[in-house]
Order: sequence, then C-alpha cells, then structure tokens
Amino acid sequence: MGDQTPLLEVKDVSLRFGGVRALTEVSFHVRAGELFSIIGPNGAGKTSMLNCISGRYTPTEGRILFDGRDVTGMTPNHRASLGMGRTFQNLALFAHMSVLDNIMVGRHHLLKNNILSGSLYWLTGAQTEELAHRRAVEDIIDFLEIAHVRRATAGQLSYGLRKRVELARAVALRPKLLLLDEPMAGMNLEEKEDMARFIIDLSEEWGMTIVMIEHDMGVVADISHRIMVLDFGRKLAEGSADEVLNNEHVKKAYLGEDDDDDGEEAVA
Ligand SMILES: Nc1ncnc2c1ncn2[C@@H]1O[C@H](COP(=O)(O)OP(=O)(O)OP(=O)(O)O)[C@@H](O)[C@H]1O
Repeated sequence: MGDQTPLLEVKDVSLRFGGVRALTEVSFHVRAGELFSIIGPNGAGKTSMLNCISGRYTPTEGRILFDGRDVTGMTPNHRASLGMGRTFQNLALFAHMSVLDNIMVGRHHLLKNNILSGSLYWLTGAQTEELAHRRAVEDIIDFLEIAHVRRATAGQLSYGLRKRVELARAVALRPKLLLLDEPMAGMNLEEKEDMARFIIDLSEEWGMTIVMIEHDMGVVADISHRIMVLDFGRKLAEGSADEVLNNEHVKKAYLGEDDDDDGEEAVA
C-alpha cells in the first residue's frame, strides 16, 4: 500500500462562499501509494475539497502541502507541473478532437520544445521528444484498452469510453497524485467494473497515489485503502471501509434511521 510518507497534507482547511460554509476545519493526509476516497452525502463538500487540493479554489483558512511543499496559494497549472493530475465530474474533453489528440494535450506541459521553438524543429531534437511522448501515450492507450478508438472523435464515443479517455489524459501527465472526481458517475455496471479495475491497476501496478470522490459505496469500499467521510463540510469519520461503514455517525448521515439498508442505494 505504499510507504508512510504523506504525499498530501490537508491542514485545518475551511472554505466559505459568502455565508455558505462548504468546508470547516478539515484535516487529513494521504500517504504515497495510497488509494484514498472521499465520500459524503450531496453538498457535503467533496468537490470543494478536491478543488482546494487541485487549486481551483483557495481555502479561506488552512494549508495544503503537496510533496513537502506548501501549495496553498499556487495556481492549478503550477500544481499540475508539480505532479497533480485530475479528472472532472463533468467531462472536460475536446469533443471535436481525436482521442489521441485529447490525450496528447495531457502531455503538453511535459514537452520541453513547445510551439515557440517550432522553427528550430530539426535542430532542437523536438522530433525525438515528440516520438517519446507518442510512445508514452500509446502505453496509456494500451493500458486503458482504447486502442480501437484512438482515431475516433472524442465527442462521438459512448459516455463510458469518454470517461476512460479523460482518465487517460490525466494519467498522461504521469502525476504523482491523481485526483478523480466521480470516475464512475453515469456508468453502467460493466463500465464501472472496467473503471474500478483500471483504478486498482493504476494504484497497484503504476504505484500512483490516488484521491477519489465517488458516490458508489460498493466500489469505494472494495477498492479504497482508506476512506474519509464528509458531512455538512466537516470530517465525520476516517479509516478503513469496515471502520467507516460501521461508524454510527456515518450510518446516520447516509441511511437516516433505517439501519437495515445496505447503503448502496442510499448513496447512489
Ligand atoms: N462555487 C460555489 N459558490 C457557492 N456555493 C458553493 C460553490 N461550490 C460549492 N458550494 C456550496 O458548498 C457546499 C458543498 O458543495 P460541494 O459541491 O463541495 O459538495 P459535494 O459533496 O461535492 O456535493 P455533490 O455530491 O452533490 O457533488 C454546498 O452547500 C454547495 O452549495
């Protein structure tokens, strides 16, 4: 499951939108190699937390440390360059571009020779670099089993495949930390199983540290090393799937008073 070094430390983070308290003094850490999930009822603050980590939002209070550096005030691009990759709840692909080009966009910031040095193309070794990038992208395409659609226009793919291409684009950055915002949302059972397998492989085979928001409690319990539960912007519980699912406060937040329910429907 990785070593004990925290790759990500969230310290007393609060976030307010005017009078709305989206997050209140939330602290947790994620160790290198961990697959860490954030769950909670609608409006609990999950996306707000992911946005604070990725830099889309700046916490009103508190600090965020990534790989030993304080990144609290840094832009999303700066954090990406330090090794944070993410996917979005609502797909953010370029619908008119091919699958291949969408994924290449993910590699862009890694290209030393950018478009400005195009005139020096043959002199700078840009072609060699481009080939290396293409090979890296092909590895990701093979891993995510999307070779058969690599030339297809992203907008024409099924929803499940588009989610997979979006994952490929985030993975193309080879991030140290991968942030996944509801990777299984809107998927059928088969697509969910495929996605769960890819996430497990990214964690176990690629050694990627992952923070995931996901509503499907069955998947979260199956694949997460640790889970944090948010409710009304506060941390309600944190621990293994067993610890969290047997926590009385969590049961109440999710299931109301009906303890016979298995939770899957209540949070789907
Ligand atoms: N940009 C914003 N402006 C104002 N209020 C916001 C904004 N983003 C989130 N909020 C509020 O912050 C609270 C937490 O929202 P957030 O989207 O983080 O919850 P969530 O757990 O991700 O919910 P869901 O599961 O429905 O996606 C909610 O009350 C929400 O209305």
